[in-house]
Amino acid sequence: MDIRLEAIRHAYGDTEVLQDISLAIPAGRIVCLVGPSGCGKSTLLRFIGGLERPMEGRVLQIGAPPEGCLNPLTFVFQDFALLPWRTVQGNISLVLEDHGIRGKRARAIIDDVLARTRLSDFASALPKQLSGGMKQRVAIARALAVNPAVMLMDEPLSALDSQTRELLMDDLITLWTRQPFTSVYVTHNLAEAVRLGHRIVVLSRRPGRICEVVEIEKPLAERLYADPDLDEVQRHLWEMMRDEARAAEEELIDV
Ligand SMILES: Nc1ncnc2c1ncn2[C@@H]1O[C@H](COP(=O)(O)OP(=O)(O)OP(=O)(O)O)[C@@H](O)[C@H]1O
Repeated sequence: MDIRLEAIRHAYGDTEVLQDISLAIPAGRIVCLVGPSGCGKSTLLRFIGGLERPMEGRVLQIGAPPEGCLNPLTFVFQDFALLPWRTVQGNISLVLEDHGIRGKRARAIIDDVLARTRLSDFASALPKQLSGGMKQRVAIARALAVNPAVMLMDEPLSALDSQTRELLMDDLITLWTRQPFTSVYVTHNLAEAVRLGHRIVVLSRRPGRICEVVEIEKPLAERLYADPDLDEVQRHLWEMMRDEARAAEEELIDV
């Protein structure tokens, strides 16, 4: 299933948040949204996920979700959102129970997503026994369990230290390379965007408008840490964002 955004505009009261956002999110691709603080990235993600509606414009779902999809639009949040009293497998089975899936069928799905996220040995652990990186892997496994058409990821790595972030980026690349998924991925971190994004959408400061859409052709599996080609793209993105980020920061200080 592809997603298409058409001429989205939104304001909260007198505050214009997004203007004229038109964008294609093709199936099997990771589309990163980057832009200064407060430019409307999370708001746009909520529109795509159907949690809110824009004042103008529309979000179109084109084509059918993948076979066995239980929830076409599934969020992965920065704070993992795991139930502390449930084990790893218990957290994953919860989303299946919501769809009446139990027993053998649930077991097969849980085993599959635990294997894909390298968590099979931790099925019976409680969240408090896990590091931040592993908690986020559980949250990703839980999202994969519903076989979503699109994973909506809101700064999924930003609560983690830099080494853990690198490890999780490697994990996401392996996961995608074995079985491509579709994602809209919000991040402040340009290094993350160039490692993971097939398409990087740069938004201006609020009201967020699209400044540029950068495509990166290099396959994810070939994007290595400190890759000079990616550094070049990252430099270009930063040059585009620097003035917007500075102006946004000064605007926040003025408030
Ligand atoms: N429900 C709401 N009611 C009123 N204002 C809101 C609401 N949600 C967001 N905003 C405002 O809309 C603007 C965009 O917020 P949003 O969280 O989408 O930006 P962002 O780009 O994700 O920011 P950040 O990078 O800091 O997380 C901000 O000024 C925010 O205060």
